[in-house]
Amino acid sequence: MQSIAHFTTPQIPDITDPALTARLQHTLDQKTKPLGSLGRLEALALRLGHILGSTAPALQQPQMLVCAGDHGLAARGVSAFPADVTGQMVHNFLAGGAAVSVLARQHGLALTVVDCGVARAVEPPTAASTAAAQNGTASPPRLLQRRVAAGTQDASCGPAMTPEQCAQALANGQEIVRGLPGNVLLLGEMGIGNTSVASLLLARLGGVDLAACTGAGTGLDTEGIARKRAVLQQALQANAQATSPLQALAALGGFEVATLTGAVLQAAAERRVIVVDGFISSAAVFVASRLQPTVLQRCVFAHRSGEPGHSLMLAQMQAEPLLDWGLRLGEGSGAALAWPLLVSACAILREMASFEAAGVAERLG
Ligand SMILES: O=C(O)c1ccc[n+]([C@@H]2O[C@H](COP(=O)([O-])O)[C@@H](O)[C@H]2O)c1
Ligand SMILES: Cc1cc2nc[nH]c2cc1C
Repeated sequence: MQSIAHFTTPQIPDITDPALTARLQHTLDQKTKPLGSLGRLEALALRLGHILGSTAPALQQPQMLVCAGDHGLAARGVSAFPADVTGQMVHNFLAGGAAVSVLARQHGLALTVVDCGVARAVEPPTAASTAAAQNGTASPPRLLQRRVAAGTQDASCGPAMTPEQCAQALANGQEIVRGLPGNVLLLGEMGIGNTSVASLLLARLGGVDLAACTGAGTGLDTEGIARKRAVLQQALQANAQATSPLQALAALGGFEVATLTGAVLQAAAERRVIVVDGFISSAAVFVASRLQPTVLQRCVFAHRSGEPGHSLMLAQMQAEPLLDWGLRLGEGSGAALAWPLLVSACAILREMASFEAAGVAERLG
């Protein structure tokens, strides 16, 4: 079992269950429709039934977890936006004005925003701004402070985190999920510079050429992308010894990504459905899957990001995302957008009538 400092990877059981798969397939095939006619919605229903261990799965109290952190690398000009935007967007999440705030509110997803290490500590919102963000819905966004430090070190000069900091962030993610209700975790993140982190983790752990892993992020032009590639090449060289998943996470990662990796491991251990957003959330799952491949049995990949490295990362995990809409925002916005598809897949299993119950004649022959 891999470990770093005081963190040891938990065991994630294999949930392969051919008898359950057969029962789920039979249940779907008995519904009043030609075989397979609900297409990929049926594959999604199978997966959700499998994760939740039921032919009548119910998604309960879905939790959107948005982890935020700042990156030393951002000072090297790897993003189109200034690093201050990380903290400013966290305030926007809490005030109810960000895309993920709107979509979480629309779909009744509880929103927890975590300051994992934003440069300037995020102040808890006032009662008045909380009420405004609530906008008539049951629960306002919630801030958790699980700061490891005020941002990571510049990975182009050496490790972004110490092993102890990485272990702390992983443990924070586990502890956060232990405290959340429900059986679904949706992943989101915020961190200026964190497409660089995802690209570096893909290059190092996936053995993919760095140039192919690196894209425009928040909107770099061609010259900016060339600069970003050169900086990321330095980061790989400065951390050449960091080859195992946890060493790579510590050397090349970020506090929000490491916290999400811990959250994914915990959610998988509890057999929650994990709804993965874009390139950076996928990077957290990618690291977790290199520690415990069985994590992937619990994941639903919401969408294919417009960031080119994401397709390469999905291929490494043999993941086929639900949507391909050219989203490249992060925050959990794609996971929230895909959420109604999961709700529909479970409703089909639970509520659709069988041929027998509805008195509909079955297929000839
Ligand atoms: O999730 C994605 O696919 C994605 C793709 C591009 C950008 N982002 C978001 O943009 C930020 C990182 O972009 P950058 O250019 O600063 O590395 C970070 O806050 C992410 O949430 C997210
Ligand atoms: C404005 C803005 C919003 C974001 N949301 C997630 N990442 C982001 C990056 C920027 C720059």
